[in-house]
Amino acid sequence: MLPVSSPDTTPATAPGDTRRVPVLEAAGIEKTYRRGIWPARHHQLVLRGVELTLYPGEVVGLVGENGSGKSTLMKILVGALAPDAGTVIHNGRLGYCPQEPVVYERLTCDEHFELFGRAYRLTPEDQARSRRELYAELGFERYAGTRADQLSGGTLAKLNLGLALLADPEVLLLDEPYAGFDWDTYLKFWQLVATRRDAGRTVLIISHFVADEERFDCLVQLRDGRAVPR
Ligand SMILES: Nc1ncnc2c1ncn2[C@@H]1O[C@H](COP(=O)(O)OP(=O)(O)OP(=O)(O)O)[C@@H](O)[C@H]1O
Repeated sequence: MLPVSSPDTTPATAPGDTRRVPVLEAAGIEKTYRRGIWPARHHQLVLRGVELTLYPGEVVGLVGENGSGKSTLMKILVGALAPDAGTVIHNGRLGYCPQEPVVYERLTCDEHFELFGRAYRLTPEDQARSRRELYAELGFERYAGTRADQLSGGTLAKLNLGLALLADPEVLLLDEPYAGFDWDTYLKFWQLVATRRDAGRTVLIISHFVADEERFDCLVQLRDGRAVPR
């Protein structure tokens, strides 16, 4: 998955204006999947008018039953999937960690960071510094020279997350990022999220763990195709 970035689309806040400016606004998002061919064509309405606004410095949990449309919504937010209706406006760079790691089997971790660093237009120095920090934060430096097809599931998940974080995006969208993490890495993950939040970054996380709920500033639930606060 190539990184998603865009120029700022929201006007800057005027000096002295203390109103919170959203970093991402989704309005009226609708999505129906269409499968099969006539006469066995099947339509599945998944999203029926989702409204979602994210502000700087908040960590938001996106929850809902299996199949409620969380991954679909996240793909639409990052521009990986086109909605049938609705708009997404974001102010700053997005980092996306998909549920299934999308990596190049024959490239090492270092080579992935170099490739993504170029796609993000980072200088080689910034890319190397950010990579070093991510190896340390997530604890996988010893796999720097290992090819992706030889990594364990958990280390692959670290690489997947690291690539989303490489350019220090204003908005980080994570689709069940810690499913394969051991306990120590799980705690490191939440430390990393806290550091980003303190720096004013926004993090949207799809989560299934009730135990995580207290870690979020707010929870948004997808129910019957709409986003409702919880
Ligand atoms: N590419 C696709 N084509 C057809 N149907 C799809 C496609 N992707 C998802 N769906 C269907 O849309 C519904 C929502 O899927 P989605 O993966 O967005 O849900 P989710 O809330 O993320 O689920 P989970 O909690 O199980 O990960 C499901 O019924 C799924 O089968």
